[in-house]
Amino acid sequence: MDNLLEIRKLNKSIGSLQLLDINLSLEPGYIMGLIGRNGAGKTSLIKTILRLYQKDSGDIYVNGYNMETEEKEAKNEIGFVLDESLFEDNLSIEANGRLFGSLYSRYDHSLYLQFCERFGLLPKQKAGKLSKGQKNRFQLAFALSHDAKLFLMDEPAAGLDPLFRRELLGYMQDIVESGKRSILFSTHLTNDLDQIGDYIILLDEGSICLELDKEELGDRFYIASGTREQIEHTFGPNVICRLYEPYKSSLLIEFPKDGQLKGLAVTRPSLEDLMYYLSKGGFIK
Ligand SMILES: Nc1ncnc2c1ncn2[C@@H]1O[C@H](COP(=O)(O)OP(=O)(O)OP(=O)(O)O)[C@@H](O)[C@H]1O
Repeated sequence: MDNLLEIRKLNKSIGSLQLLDINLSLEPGYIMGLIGRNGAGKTSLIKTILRLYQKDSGDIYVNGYNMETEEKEAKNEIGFVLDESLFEDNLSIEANGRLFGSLYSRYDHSLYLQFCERFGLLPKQKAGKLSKGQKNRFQLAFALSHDAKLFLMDEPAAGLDPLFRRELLGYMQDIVESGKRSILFSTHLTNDLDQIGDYIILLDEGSICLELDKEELGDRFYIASGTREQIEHTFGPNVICRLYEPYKSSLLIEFPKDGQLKGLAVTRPSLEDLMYYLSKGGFIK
């Protein structure tokens, strides 16, 4: 089966940012999280996939359709939740559904109204008057109503109240459950990704610097803590970085060998821990 998203050798300069040689593929049925520091290029990548920014080079395929030469077919497969609204602010939620739904071959207006009701949205309300969290719900309701296969979401949980945020994570899992749809979403909320992400892409200054299968996280990386001397004397090319902090000395290691961490306290890093160590170790800026 085709990947729902396939990006090959994508390059794009935007201001001082350069998205550099981005290669990505996402099969149906999975959630991929895009993480990275402020300004790493997460939003720019999502906008470039959507052709809101024109790429400089490379190819993007959505459910097998070329985003450049088969744009209409490719966009038909994409649902999005973005920070900026691409809808008509002066029109009601209902009218926006009718207007933009006409652009999608599988749009179902009654399903859209059901999702609006489920998400607590009043169909008569003007789109431009929605709060940040309501805008995300509105976009999600629309994306769910045109049978999108690839969901692109830029920080969808930002600005959501804790209750809806938890619900959103459930909806995201529902989206991929059938094994026919996938989600690529950017986030700073690594706890959310710890919960629902299958794959993780770490962007740094416009480049992918780490690709992780979440299952792999626990087996691949470990944090080992001990005295400064113990940490200094733990050697090997798989030691990624050592941190000497006032309250503890520790190291991040990849695929440790038997006995290599003898005498040290070993834990498995969360995503946040991993980003912290990679950043402190100078692997990400
Ligand atoms: N429209 C634009 N015009 C000029 N430069 C831009 C534009 N969009 C993005 N950039 C450049 O790209 C950089 C990365 O921005 P982007 O929004 O993609 O980062 P991000 O990883 O999503 O950050 P954050 O986590 O803060 O949302 C910006 O710092 C800026 O230099």
